[in-house]
Amino acid sequence: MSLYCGIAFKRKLFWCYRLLSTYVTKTRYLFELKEDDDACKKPQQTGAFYLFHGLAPLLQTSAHQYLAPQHSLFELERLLGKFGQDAQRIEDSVLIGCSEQQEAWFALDLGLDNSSSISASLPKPEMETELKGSFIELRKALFQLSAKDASLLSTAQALLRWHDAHQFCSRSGQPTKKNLAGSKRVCPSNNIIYYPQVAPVVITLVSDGTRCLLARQSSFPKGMYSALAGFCDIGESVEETVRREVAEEVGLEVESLQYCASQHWPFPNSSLMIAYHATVKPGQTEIQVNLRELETAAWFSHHEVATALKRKGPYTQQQNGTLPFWLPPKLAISHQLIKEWVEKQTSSSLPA
Ligand SMILES: NC(=O)C1=CN([C@@H]2O[C@H](COP(=O)(O)OP(=O)(O)OC[C@H]3O[C@@H](n4cnc5c(N)ncnc54)[C@H](OP(=O)(O)O)[C@@H]3O)[C@@H](O)[C@H]2O)C=CC1
Ligand SMILES: [Mg+2]
Repeated sequence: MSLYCGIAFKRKLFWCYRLLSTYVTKTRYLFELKEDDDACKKPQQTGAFYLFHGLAPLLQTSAHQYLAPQHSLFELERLLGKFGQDAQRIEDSVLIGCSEQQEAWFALDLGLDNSSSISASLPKPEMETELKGSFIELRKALFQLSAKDASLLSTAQALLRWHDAHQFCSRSGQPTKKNLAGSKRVCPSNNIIYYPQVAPVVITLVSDGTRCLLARQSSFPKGMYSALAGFCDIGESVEETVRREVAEEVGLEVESLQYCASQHWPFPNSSLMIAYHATVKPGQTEIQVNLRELETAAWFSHHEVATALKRKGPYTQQQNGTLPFWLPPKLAISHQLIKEWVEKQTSSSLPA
């Protein structure tokens, strides 16, 4: 190795180590805060807070994007004071992450009644005026947030919802108590520990080699198609869920499953979306739509899907009165799955 290469290699190693070390340090720090209430007290004094009202995050508008403002403890105490609330309410907040510099981030819902809190829901319009923002339903705002804010607010909403729904022990009926970070709840009468739950969901893009299968539920926005999705049943492996869901929803058998990626999805509660590519058995392409689950499903050519991926909303009606078919936005894992399929098809059609 030349002297130059040697130095360049060492530099690369140094940066790799630094990257890894920052990540590991941050991970260990968060672990400590989740495990130890005393360790979590100080970051709550110096950290930043994201505010919610009835599970809707506080957002501010900037150009075509939403921004999620952060508030300091001082600002939060002042706000609570103004509405005649005790600062103790801040203990209802949950830890949702931290910066590279270990500034902890918390989320607090000011619109939920909490059994452990001495306070009730605060008035939404007055809070919005005071905070110079609006509490907007996450489903409506998600795709107009940066990737970082979308991920943080999704985590926050899922955790706040879980705490709101698990205030009582399902065995003793007694109120459960949240640890300071909000990573668990304990029933003081029997020490049962409850951890936040995640529902595994598979999402599958089925292909017949040249086309892919996309479907619509009646609840989807007009014109939008996506890959097939479904919750895992108890006792199933992820691969079994893929096969069952495709069979249930469109009456096809799939094989050659290929993992693509995963994503936390806060709706309807807290799901872990696990994305797969799959191909239909040769000769099996006739769709039988299960109308209890789907509005419609159809095969789409590579050209149709590639064109739809490039389409940007808002979508206007075509001459025949219908909307052009469009696909979920970039932040959704279904978009990633469909984009990957289009890219694979494109590269496999190129001359070697
Ligand atoms: N991020 C992304 O790109 C995408 C995400 N998704 C998400 O995937 C999820 C699943 O897709 P979907 O096709 O609706 O699923 P399914 O095909 O499994 O159908 C939903 C049905 O499953 C029932 N169900 C079973 N277990 C659960 C559970 N743990 N939580 C909630 N409902 C359950 C519901 O019954 P009932 O409602 O009657 O109680 C509902 O009728 C949805 O939440 C959707 O938001 C879907 C497509 C793309
Ligand atoms: Mg489904």
